[in-house]
Amino acid sequence: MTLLEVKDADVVYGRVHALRELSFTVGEGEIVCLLGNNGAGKSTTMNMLSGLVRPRSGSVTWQGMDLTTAKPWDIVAAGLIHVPEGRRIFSTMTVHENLLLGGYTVRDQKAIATRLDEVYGMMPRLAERRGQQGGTLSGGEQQMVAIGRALIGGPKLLLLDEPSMGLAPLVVKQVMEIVASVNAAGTTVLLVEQNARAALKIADRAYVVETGSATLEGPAADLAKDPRIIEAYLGG
Ligand SMILES: Nc1ncnc2c1ncn2[C@@H]1O[C@H](COP(=O)(O)OP(=O)(O)OP(=O)(O)O)[C@@H](O)[C@H]1O
Repeated sequence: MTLLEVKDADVVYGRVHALRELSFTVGEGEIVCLLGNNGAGKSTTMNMLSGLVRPRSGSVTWQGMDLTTAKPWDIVAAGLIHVPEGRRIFSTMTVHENLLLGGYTVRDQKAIATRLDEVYGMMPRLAERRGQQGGTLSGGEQQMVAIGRALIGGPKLLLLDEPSMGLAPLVVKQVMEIVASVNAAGTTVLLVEQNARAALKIADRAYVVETGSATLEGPAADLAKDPRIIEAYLGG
Protein backbone atom coordinates (compact mmCIF):
# COMPACT_ATOMS: atom_id res chain seq x y z
CA MET A 1 0.00 0.00 0.00
CA THR A 2 1.33 3.44 -0.95
CA LEU A 3 1.75 5.69 2.09
CA LEU A 4 3.52 8.64 0.52
CA GLU A 5 3.03 9.98 -2.98
CA VAL A 6 4.98 12.87 -4.44
CA LYS A 7 3.75 13.90 -7.87
CA ASP A 8 5.33 16.49 -10.17
CA ALA A 9 6.67 18.56 -7.28
CA ASP A 10 8.49 21.78 -8.14
CA VAL A 11 10.49 23.76 -5.60
CA VAL A 12 12.11 27.05 -6.49
CA TYR A 13 14.49 29.12 -4.35
CA GLY A 14 14.77 32.49 -6.05
CA ARG A 15 16.50 31.65 -9.31
CA VAL A 16 17.40 28.06 -8.34
CA HIS A 17 14.98 25.43 -9.54
CA ALA A 18 15.75 22.77 -6.90
CA LEU A 19 12.97 20.25 -7.70
CA ARG A 20 11.54 19.79 -11.18
CA GLU A 21 8.44 17.65 -11.49
CA LEU A 22 9.82 15.23 -8.93
CA SER A 23 7.67 12.12 -8.53
CA PHE A 24 8.13 9.09 -6.31
CA THR A 25 6.22 6.87 -3.90
CA VAL A 26 6.94 5.08 -0.64
CA GLY A 27 4.97 1.97 0.24
CA GLU A 28 4.19 0.63 3.70
CA GLY A 29 7.12 -1.25 5.21
CA GLU A 30 9.62 -0.26 2.53
CA ILE A 31 13.06 1.26 2.71
CA VAL A 32 13.12 3.62 -0.25
CA CYS A 33 16.36 5.37 -1.09
CA LEU A 34 16.88 8.62 -3.00
CA LEU A 35 20.34 8.60 -4.50
CA GLY A 36 21.96 11.64 -6.01
CA ASN A 37 24.98 13.87 -6.15
CA ASN A 38 25.55 17.15 -4.32
CA GLY A 39 22.85 19.65 -5.14
CA ALA A 40 20.51 17.11 -6.76
CA GLY A 41 17.63 18.17 -4.51
CA LYS A 42 17.63 15.40 -1.89
CA SER A 43 17.59 17.60 1.22
CA THR A 44 15.05 19.90 -0.41
CA THR A 45 12.83 16.84 -0.85
CA MET A 46 13.15 15.95 2.84
CA ASN A 47 12.46 19.54 3.86
CA MET A 48 9.40 19.58 1.61
CA LEU A 49 8.10 16.39 3.24
CA SER A 50 8.54 17.94 6.72
CA GLY A 51 6.70 21.12 5.72
CA LEU A 52 9.81 23.32 5.95
CA VAL A 53 9.81 24.09 2.24
CA ARG A 54 6.66 24.44 0.14
CA PRO A 55 6.42 23.23 -3.45
CA ARG A 56 5.35 25.77 -6.06
CA SER A 57 3.31 23.11 -7.82
CA GLY A 58 2.62 19.40 -7.70
CA SER A 59 1.14 17.25 -4.94
CA VAL A 60 2.59 15.62 -1.82
CA THR A 61 0.24 13.26 -0.04
CA TRP A 62 0.75 11.16 3.08
CA GLN A 63 -2.11 8.74 3.76
CA GLY A 64 -4.59 11.23 2.33
CA MET A 65 -3.04 14.24 4.14
CA ASP A 66 -1.91 17.14 1.94
CA LEU A 67 1.66 17.86 3.03
CA THR A 68 1.93 20.95 0.84
CA THR A 69 -0.29 22.91 3.24
CA ALA A 70 0.08 20.98 6.52
CA LYS A 71 1.90 22.63 9.41
CA PRO A 72 5.26 21.06 10.35
CA TRP A 73 3.96 20.03 13.82
CA ASP A 74 0.91 18.34 12.27
CA ILE A 75 3.26 16.45 9.96
CA VAL A 76 5.26 15.23 12.99
CA ALA A 77 2.00 14.25 14.70
CA ALA A 78 1.07 12.28 11.57
CA GLY A 79 4.25 10.21 12.03
CA LEU A 80 6.77 11.72 9.60
CA ILE A 81 9.91 12.29 11.63
CA HIS A 82 12.92 13.93 10.02
CA VAL A 83 16.54 13.23 10.94
CA PRO A 84 18.29 16.09 9.13
CA GLU A 85 21.75 15.97 7.66
CA GLY A 86 24.53 16.82 10.08
CA ARG A 87 23.62 14.96 13.29
CA ARG A 88 22.22 17.93 15.19
CA ILE A 89 22.27 16.67 18.73
CA PHE A 90 22.83 18.78 21.83
CA SER A 91 26.48 18.62 22.82
CA THR A 92 26.02 19.64 26.46
CA MET A 93 23.15 17.24 27.10
CA THR A 94 23.62 13.55 27.85
CA VAL A 95 22.71 10.77 25.44
CA HIS A 96 19.66 10.01 27.58
CA GLU A 97 18.50 13.64 27.65
CA ASN A 98 18.97 13.92 23.88
CA LEU A 99 16.86 10.81 23.39
CA LEU A 100 14.16 12.09 25.74
CA LEU A 101 13.81 15.21 23.57
CA GLY A 102 12.34 12.97 20.88
CA GLY A 103 9.42 12.33 23.22
CA TYR A 104 8.72 16.01 23.83
CA THR A 105 5.43 15.91 21.93
CA VAL A 106 4.45 12.40 23.04
CA ARG A 107 1.85 12.37 25.83
CA ASP A 108 2.00 8.65 26.58
CA GLN A 109 4.85 8.30 29.09
CA LYS A 110 4.65 4.50 28.96
CA ALA A 111 5.20 4.58 25.20
CA ILE A 112 8.29 6.74 25.73
CA ALA A 113 9.68 4.29 28.30
CA THR A 114 9.04 1.32 26.00
CA ARG A 115 10.67 3.06 23.04
CA LEU A 116 13.68 4.05 25.15
CA ASP A 117 14.15 0.38 26.05
CA GLU A 118 13.84 -0.54 22.37
CA VAL A 119 16.40 2.08 21.32
CA TYR A 120 18.88 0.97 23.97
CA GLY A 121 18.26 -2.67 22.99
CA MET A 122 18.90 -1.88 19.33
CA MET A 123 21.92 0.34 20.05
CA PRO A 124 23.75 -1.03 23.10
CA ARG A 125 26.53 1.54 22.57
CA LEU A 126 24.06 4.25 23.49
CA ALA A 127 22.97 2.33 26.57
CA GLU A 128 26.61 2.16 27.71
CA ARG A 129 26.99 5.89 27.11
CA ARG A 130 23.62 7.07 28.36
CA GLY A 131 25.15 9.50 30.89
CA GLN A 132 27.79 10.83 28.51
CA GLN A 133 27.50 14.29 26.95
CA GLY A 134 26.56 14.43 23.28
CA GLY A 135 29.62 16.48 22.36
CA THR A 136 31.98 13.77 23.58
CA LEU A 137 30.58 11.08 21.28
CA SER A 138 32.06 9.88 17.98
CA GLY A 139 30.32 10.86 14.74
CA GLY A 140 28.76 7.41 14.45
CA GLU A 141 27.46 7.53 18.01
CA GLN A 142 26.01 11.00 17.40
CA GLN A 143 24.24 9.66 14.34
CA MET A 144 22.83 6.83 16.44
CA VAL A 145 21.54 9.37 18.99
CA ALA A 146 19.91 11.36 16.18
CA ILE A 147 18.18 8.22 14.88
CA GLY A 148 17.28 7.06 18.40
CA ARG A 149 15.77 10.46 19.26
CA ALA A 150 13.54 10.21 16.18
CA LEU A 151 12.47 6.69 17.18
CA ILE A 152 11.30 7.92 20.60
CA GLY A 153 8.71 9.99 18.71
CA GLY A 154 7.22 6.77 17.25
CA PRO A 155 7.69 7.46 13.52
CA LYS A 156 5.54 5.84 10.86
CA LEU A 157 7.92 7.19 8.22
CA LEU A 158 11.49 7.92 9.21
CA LEU A 159 13.07 10.57 6.95
CA LEU A 160 16.80 9.99 7.13
CA ASP A 161 19.06 12.51 5.42
CA GLU A 162 22.60 11.29 4.67
CA PRO A 163 23.20 9.27 7.84
CA SER A 164 26.52 7.98 6.45
CA MET A 165 28.03 11.41 5.84
CA GLY A 166 31.60 11.69 7.11
CA LEU A 167 31.66 8.26 8.75
CA ALA A 168 34.30 5.54 8.32
CA PRO A 169 33.19 2.52 6.23
CA LEU A 170 32.80 0.23 9.23
CA VAL A 171 30.66 2.80 11.04
CA VAL A 172 28.57 3.36 7.89
CA LYS A 173 27.89 -0.39 7.92
CA GLN A 174 26.83 -0.25 11.58
CA VAL A 175 24.51 2.70 10.98
CA MET A 176 22.96 1.00 7.95
CA GLU A 177 22.41 -2.16 10.00
CA ILE A 178 20.57 -0.07 12.57
CA VAL A 179 18.39 1.44 9.83
CA ALA A 180 17.64 -2.05 8.53
CA SER A 181 16.66 -3.25 12.01
CA VAL A 182 14.45 -0.19 12.58
CA ASN A 183 12.71 -1.12 9.35
CA ALA A 184 12.48 -4.80 10.30
CA ALA A 185 10.76 -3.70 13.53
CA GLY A 186 8.02 -2.06 11.43
CA THR A 187 9.04 1.50 10.52
CA THR A 188 8.92 2.62 6.89
CA VAL A 189 12.06 4.51 5.88
CA LEU A 190 12.92 7.12 3.28
CA LEU A 191 16.68 7.30 3.08
CA VAL A 192 18.60 10.00 1.24
CA GLU A 193 22.16 8.96 0.49
CA GLN A 194 25.18 9.82 -1.60
CA ASN A 195 26.72 6.53 -0.50
CA ALA A 196 24.90 4.38 -3.05
CA ARG A 197 26.84 1.26 -2.21
CA ALA A 198 25.75 1.31 1.43
CA ALA A 199 22.20 2.42 0.72
CA LEU A 200 21.43 -0.10 -2.01
CA LYS A 201 22.40 -2.94 0.33
CA ILE A 202 19.51 -2.20 2.69
CA ALA A 203 16.96 -0.49 0.43
CA ASP A 204 14.01 -2.24 -1.21
CA ARG A 205 13.69 0.34 -3.97
CA ALA A 206 15.65 3.37 -5.04
CA TYR A 207 15.29 6.46 -7.18
CA VAL A 208 18.12 8.40 -8.74
CA VAL A 209 17.56 12.15 -8.37
CA GLU A 210 19.37 14.38 -10.86
CA THR A 211 18.87 18.15 -11.01
CA GLY A 212 15.62 17.84 -9.10
CA SER A 213 13.98 15.01 -11.04
CA ALA A 214 13.81 11.25 -10.54
CA THR A 215 15.56 9.85 -13.59
CA LEU A 216 15.74 6.15 -12.74
CA GLU A 217 13.75 3.92 -10.40
CA GLY A 218 13.75 0.26 -9.55
CA PRO A 219 14.35 -2.49 -7.02
CA ALA A 220 17.61 -1.75 -5.20
CA ALA A 221 19.08 -5.12 -6.16
CA ASP A 222 18.54 -4.36 -9.87
CA LEU A 223 19.91 -0.82 -9.64
CA ALA A 224 23.05 -2.12 -7.93
CA LYS A 225 23.75 -4.09 -11.14
CA ASP A 226 22.74 -1.33 -13.57
CA PRO A 227 25.78 -0.13 -15.55
CA ARG A 228 24.57 3.50 -15.35
CA ILE A 229 24.48 3.31 -11.55
CA ILE A 230 27.78 1.47 -11.36
CA GLU A 231 29.47 4.11 -13.46
CA ALA A 232 27.91 7.18 -11.85
CA TYR A 233 27.46 6.14 -8.21
CA LEU A 234 29.47 3.01 -7.45
CA GLY A 235 32.79 4.16 -8.88
CA GLY A 236 32.84 1.34 -11.44
N1 LIG B 1 17.72 27.73 1.10
C1 LIG B 1 18.18 27.70 -0.15
N2 LIG B 1 18.25 28.83 -0.89
C2 LIG B 1 18.69 28.81 -2.16
N3 LIG B 1 19.10 27.71 -2.82
C3 LIG B 1 19.07 26.56 -2.13
C4 LIG B 1 18.63 26.48 -0.77
N4 LIG B 1 18.71 25.19 -0.35
C5 LIG B 1 19.18 24.49 -1.40
N5 LIG B 1 19.41 25.31 -2.46
C6 LIG B 1 19.88 24.90 -3.80
O1 LIG B 1 18.96 23.95 -4.28
C7 LIG B 1 19.62 22.89 -4.96
C8 LIG B 1 19.30 21.55 -4.28
O2 LIG B 1 19.90 21.56 -2.98
P1 LIG B 1 19.73 20.35 -1.94
O3 LIG B 1 20.37 20.78 -0.67
O4 LIG B 1 18.32 19.94 -1.90
O5 LIG B 1 20.57 19.21 -2.65
P2 LIG B 1 21.13 17.83 -2.07
O6 LIG B 1 20.87 16.81 -3.11
O7 LIG B 1 20.57 17.59 -0.72
O8 LIG B 1 22.68 18.13 -1.97
P3 LIG B 1 23.74 17.66 -0.87
O9 LIG B 1 23.95 16.20 -1.07
O10 LIG B 1 24.93 18.48 -1.21
O11 LIG B 1 23.17 17.99 0.50
C9 LIG B 1 21.10 23.25 -4.96
O12 LIG B 1 21.37 23.91 -6.16
C10 LIG B 1 21.22 24.19 -3.78
O13 LIG B 1 22.29 25.08 -3.95
